[in-house]
Amino acid sequence: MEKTFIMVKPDGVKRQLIGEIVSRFEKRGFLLTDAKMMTISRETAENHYGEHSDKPFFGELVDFITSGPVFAMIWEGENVVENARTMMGTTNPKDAAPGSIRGDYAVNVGQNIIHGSDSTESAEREIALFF
Ligand SMILES: Nc1ncnc2c1ncn2[C@@H]1O[C@H](COP(=O)(O)OP(=O)(O)OP(=O)(O)O)[C@@H](O)[C@H]1O
Repeated sequence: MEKTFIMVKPDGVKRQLIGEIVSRFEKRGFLLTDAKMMTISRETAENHYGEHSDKPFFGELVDFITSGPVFAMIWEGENVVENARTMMGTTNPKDAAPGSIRGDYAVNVGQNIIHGSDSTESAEREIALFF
């Protein structure tokens, strides 16, 4: 069965949105197979966001994701990678549809509540990195 890596980012944890996010995925019919609260090292953050290392916001991105605990999860189900991305909404919350997680709870692109793998290959890489 397909798996994806989902992470509630430090802003989502501080705003006490873990339960809301877990609930949405459960109600959609996906299965939570592993989860943990953790603080990410700079090394793991730089590895996770490696594709953005040449972007002007890279330093800010690493500072933010290591700034407090995150809630890392593995979810399983049919087409879970693509479905999770739809449930999350667009990267920039200003364009995210109401009803999506970012569309309902986030306001800025730097602090957008949640991460989800963008392909089955990324999911495999990210699950190995975090679990
Ligand atoms: N212009 C920007 N300024 C600040 N942060 C940004 C910007 N663009 C992207 N980011 C941050 O980098 C993260 C990774 O960007 P990416 O394009 O991979 O989006 P994503 O796949 O939707 O997000 P994520 O990987 O967190 O799920 C975004 O979630 C966002 O927090």
